[in-house]
Amino acid sequence: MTATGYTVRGLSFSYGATTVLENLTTTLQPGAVTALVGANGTGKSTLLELIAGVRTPDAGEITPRPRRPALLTQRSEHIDGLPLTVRDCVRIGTFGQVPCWRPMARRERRAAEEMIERVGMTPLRESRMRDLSGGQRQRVLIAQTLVQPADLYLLDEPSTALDAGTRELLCTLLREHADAGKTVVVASHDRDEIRFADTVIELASPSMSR
Ligand SMILES: Nc1ncnc2c1ncn2[C@@H]1O[C@H](COP(=O)(O)OP(=O)(O)OP(=O)(O)O)[C@@H](O)[C@H]1O
Repeated sequence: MTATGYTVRGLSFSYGATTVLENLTTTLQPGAVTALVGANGTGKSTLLELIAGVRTPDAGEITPRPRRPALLTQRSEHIDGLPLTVRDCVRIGTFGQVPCWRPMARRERRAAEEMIERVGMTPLRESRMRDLSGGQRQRVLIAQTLVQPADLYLLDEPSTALDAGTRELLCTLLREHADAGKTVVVASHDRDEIRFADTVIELASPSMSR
């Protein structure tokens, strides 16, 4: 675990001719929930992907380099093409700890079942992901993300499709992870979630910030 969190230094990224991030410097504190805010297209998802190592910056760096961060992306339609149940999907979140050829240990199975219970999906644990409602599906993906034994959690608009009660539960779960010393970063448009965060980082489009 990093006691000092992560430093983003001089980060720049473009998709071809479209510059999205330009010389961004900020810190991500451990033990805190950081909200990434900004209008549509200001680069919140891109920044999360850069931090996660899914994309490579054109310039700048994130230190220390995150090891196995847990990332909840906005786009997850690919899951619907797989014959996965709710239980399978959440269990996948525990796979990073063990080689894929080793059977799951009781501890990992229990962690998955507990997280399924926390998000209220136990009655539907044998259901196929493709058969769930949008909010139920999002609960499972949140569970899959938060069950991961990471020290950095990156969530892209996690409250999408959630009802009010589940949004509150999400805040509780994020707080628990932060209180356990984890670094939690959430891209959000949700006012309650932003109010709940300890730190807010606002992104503006490079052309606006010049
Ligand atoms: N794969 C891609 N190829 C080209 N351009 C992209 C790609 N992904 C995103 N962009 C562009 O990069 C910019 C930032 O996109 P990004 O999804 O990071 O913004 P965002 O702040 O997360 O937006 P939103 O609030 O709508 O989710 C946008 O102008 C978008 O059109």
